[in-house]
Amino acid sequence: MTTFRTDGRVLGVERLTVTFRTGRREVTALQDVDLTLAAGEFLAVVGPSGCGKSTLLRALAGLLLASAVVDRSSTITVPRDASGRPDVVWMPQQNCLLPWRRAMANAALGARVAGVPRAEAVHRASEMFERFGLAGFERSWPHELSGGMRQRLALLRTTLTGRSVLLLDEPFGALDAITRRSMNQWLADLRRSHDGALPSTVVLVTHDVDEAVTLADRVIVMSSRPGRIVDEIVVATEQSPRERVLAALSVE
Ligand SMILES: Nc1ncnc2c1ncn2[C@@H]1O[C@H](COP(=O)(O)OP(=O)(O)OP(=O)(O)O)[C@@H](O)[C@H]1O
Repeated sequence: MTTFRTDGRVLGVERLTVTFRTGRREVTALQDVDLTLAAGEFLAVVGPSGCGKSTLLRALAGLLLASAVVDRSSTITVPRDASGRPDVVWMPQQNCLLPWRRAMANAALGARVAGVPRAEAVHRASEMFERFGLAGFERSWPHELSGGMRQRLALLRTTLTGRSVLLLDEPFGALDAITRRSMNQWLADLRRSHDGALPSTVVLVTHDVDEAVTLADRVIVMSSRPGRIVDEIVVATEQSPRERVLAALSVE
């Protein structure tokens, strides 16, 4: 069941249980997951490979695959915009830039899919190129950009959809460690600026504990399959958030 709430708790799931059925095989990906996000919160989800992080993100985006069976007692709550569409945008692991479109056209596509006319979409994108470290590369093709720049471009395109909740699935997973750290710092600064360049509510799926504690207000740690939440760390109030996340992961 998907419901709509307006009480400041923007999205979440209750008793979410998801099973995949392929032929005779059944895999329970998530079991009884309860999670609620407040407006403006940055949440990171960490856990071992295959614990259901991407499935949880897809459920929040309303994008579960046809082979995913959601248990009847599960509730998924998503915010909706004035026209009733989920006010959520999801950025998949692969950046999905269009190789035949220049950087500017790729970025503007985010606003175009939200119904913004072409000229206005390009205007909005060009205003953001500098904030996203892409100034001077407006006419470059995606293959001419570095890996970090491609991810920033994909993120710019995603944010230009204007949705209020951003779901990020391992956005920096394919980058080398040094680029990843600088991307983390850049994203943390972007968020701290509170100027609307980034949606205020974010869910980040990551394997990287440092990334999680650098960026997030709260980190949830999931167990291996079937995925359940085994710990929850509020970064600002925890003395050693990194160590606490690592400890929760090592129990698994
Ligand atoms: N389309 C599918 N059909 C069958 N099983 C699936 C499907 N998608 C996911 N699963 C199974 O569900 C479980 C959770 O998968 P999911 O991709 O959500 O995990 P994850 O934590 O995001 O993994 P990773 O960190 O490796 O990306 C896995 O065991 C996976 O094999």
